[in-house]
Amino acid sequence: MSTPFAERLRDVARDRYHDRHPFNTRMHKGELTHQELRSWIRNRFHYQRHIPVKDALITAKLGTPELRRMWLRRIQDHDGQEEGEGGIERWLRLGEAAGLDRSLLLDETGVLPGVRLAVDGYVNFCRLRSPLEAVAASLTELSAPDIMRTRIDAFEKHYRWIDAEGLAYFRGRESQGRRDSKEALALVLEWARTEAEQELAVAALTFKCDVLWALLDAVERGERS
Ligand SMILES: O=C(O)c1cc(C(=O)O)c2c(n1)C(=O)C(=O)c1cc(C(=O)O)[nH]c1-2
Repeated sequence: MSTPFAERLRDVARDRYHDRHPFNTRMHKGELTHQELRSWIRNRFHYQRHIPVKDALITAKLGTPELRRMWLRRIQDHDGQEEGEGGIERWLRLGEAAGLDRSLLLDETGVLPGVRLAVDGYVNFCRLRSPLEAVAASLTELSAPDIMRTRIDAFEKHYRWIDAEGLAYFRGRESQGRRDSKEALALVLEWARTEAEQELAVAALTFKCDVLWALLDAVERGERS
């Protein structure tokens, strides 16, 4: 649905998105070193593994079986229905394809401080804010399918030392991100009726763009391990 409010949300998700961050620009142009790409994969795993945690916090705020079923599916997308499935497992395989043992990704002690703070900020935002704000924060996913495509193309072209099977996570997220953002946008448009509510939704989405940006700032600044 296209309303001025929906357009505003789309504008924020596009204009403040982390595809414009210098680290992503360099990634897409094929300019990252092996070490930089490995650091990104390792640190981004910290974000990945907390997505189902924040989705559990959101699910607990939803008032009907329909809404909880919808949101529970997101947790299943990441955690899988059983061992060896799901997005987190696929990200671990991406790490292995890049030469990183899964035990390294699973060990949180090496996560950069700025990445830890950005992820904590997002999880706590979803813990403490209203369902409207928590769902609106997920709307960065309006832009996620495009960045997945760009990333797959860049990896296939510039980072061929990473086995193509490792890209399964990104391939899966193209359609999942499209579906998730469509559902979340419909909820936000339904819930944000007053001007004040619409401002809260825009602020939540802006905050989330900043989370993704700050995470890359930390990775760009550098290695700790
Ligand atoms: O790699 C990315 O650029 C990227 C961005 C985003 C996003 O825009 O929030 C997500 C993801 N990936 C992702 O993989 C993912 O599972 C995801 C869940 C969410 C969310 O806020 O609920 N965003 C994202």
